[in-house]
Amino acid sequence: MSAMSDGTTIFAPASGFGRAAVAVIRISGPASPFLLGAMAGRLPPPRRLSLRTLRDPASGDVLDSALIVWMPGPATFTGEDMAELHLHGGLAVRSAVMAVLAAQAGCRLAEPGAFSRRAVENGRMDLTAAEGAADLIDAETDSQRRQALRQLDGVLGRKVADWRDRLIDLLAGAEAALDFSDEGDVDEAALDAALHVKARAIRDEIDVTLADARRGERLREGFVVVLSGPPNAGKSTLLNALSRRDAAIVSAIPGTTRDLIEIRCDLGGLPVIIVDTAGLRDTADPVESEGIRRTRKRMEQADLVLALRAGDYSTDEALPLPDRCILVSTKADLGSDGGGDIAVSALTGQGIERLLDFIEARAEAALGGGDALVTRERHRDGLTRCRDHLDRVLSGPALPELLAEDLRLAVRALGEVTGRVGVEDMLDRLFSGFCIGK
Ligand SMILES: Nc1nc2c(c(=O)[nH]1)N(C=O)[C@@H](CNc1ccc(C(=O)N[C@@H](CCC(=O)O)C(=O)O)cc1)CN2
Ligand SMILES: Nc1nc2c(ncn2[C@@H]2O[C@H](COP(=O)(O)OP(=O)(O)OP(=O)(O)O)[C@@H](O)[C@H]2O)c(=O)[nH]1
Ligand SMILES: [K+]
Ligand SMILES: [Mg+2]
Repeated sequence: MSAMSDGTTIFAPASGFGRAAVAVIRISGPASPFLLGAMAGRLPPPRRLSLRTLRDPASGDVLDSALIVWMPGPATFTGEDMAELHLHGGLAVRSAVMAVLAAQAGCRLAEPGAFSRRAVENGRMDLTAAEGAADLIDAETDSQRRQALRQLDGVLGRKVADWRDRLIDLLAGAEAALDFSDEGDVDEAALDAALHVKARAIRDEIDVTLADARRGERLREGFVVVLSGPPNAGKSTLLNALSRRDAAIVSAIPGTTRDLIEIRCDLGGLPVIIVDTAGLRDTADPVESEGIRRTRKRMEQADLVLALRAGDYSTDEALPLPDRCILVSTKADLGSDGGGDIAVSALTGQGIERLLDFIEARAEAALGGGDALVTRERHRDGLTRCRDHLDRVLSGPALPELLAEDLRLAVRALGEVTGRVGVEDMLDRLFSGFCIGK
């Protein structure tokens, strides 16, 4: 595959682009030991952090006094020769070192996900483990961290590999039966029955895995709570109170908020995204109209809508069903009873803790409660296709050729999940969503 066989050596900052005490630059590929030697003199012992003066090999200029590591392949993260430079984390130090690396023959800046891609292509980890590592970097809450670690550890990958191995055995049996079917010495009925029992067991296990109410995907993405209501209902004020941040502009002027404002919160370890929106009303202002259009779209996709009302005023707001929506009466300090499910006052703090507890309970019901295996649409799609092919295998008598073909497609669908069969553009898309240096 392309990235593996092009023989280049890649480098990238592995610790972000900001100012920091230490910046790590990661290098992978055949030129790693030469680059390290050229910049730091003789190579240190493998995998031992060593303090060296780094120089520009062309000019001899000193670049930094840094800790470096030399990691000979194949027992490395990517499976290739690797090195790390632990620099002083200043912008100028990092740029100077990266400019020197970029000037070396066969050496270039890595694209996003390139290290993980090489690790997968060299068989160091499967695709689901690489996704787990990427999710671990993106994890903002404890529950997300745990889920990502399980996937990095191979919990999903091993399960899929096991189903795939078992299906390959069935496929081998079916193909052997095809080859010998004209010799009359195979008991076809008995073979079919045995195959059906095993295929059904795998199909049922996949069905159990898929029947998870999308908990894994939702935990990755976060539980989305949208604040909606007429202008001046107190949406922006409530967003600020719930998130304990001064995130949104509040004013007595109706129509203050136009853009969606999303704040990511950690409620009891669960990722919750609270969205402030434009107040819903008829308006001739095209900017406000666009804000209202975005509000309605976000309400449709929300896990929970808090429909805010100050006093009893009416609105033409179309509300989702109660399982996804509660009425919140705002400005309770003004003594107005909006008749909602819960009354709050951002001014006095009344009801805010209760509302947070309520949101957390809803998030827990949607995202918590067990370890989901499927964490991306990509997994769900592959498992669903596999299950559908098995359903066809089980749906009754079929020509042996068709049965074998469905088994083959079922095997392939699982292979795509773990990355054993790579569709190049799928991999391009997947890895481009990773970090630089990952
Ligand atoms: N400095 C540094 N810290 C880091 C990483 C890194 O690459 N560099 N990691 C980057 O993701 C994570 C750790 N993950 C890693 C996974 C495998 C190997 C590795 O070298 N594996 C070899 C040898 C294993 C061993 O020593 O037991 C192997 O699997 O053969 C390194 C890091 C987080 N911290
Ligand atoms: N007394 C009282 N006033 C509040 C409370 N919450 C909001 N307000 C006031 O109500 C007005 C409107 O508040 P906003 O938070 O801007 O309302 P909004 O729903 O975001 O309004 P738009 O963005 O224009 O749709 C402001 O003057 C707030 O100070 C509350 O709990 N008590
Ligand atoms: K307002
Ligand atoms: Mg507002």
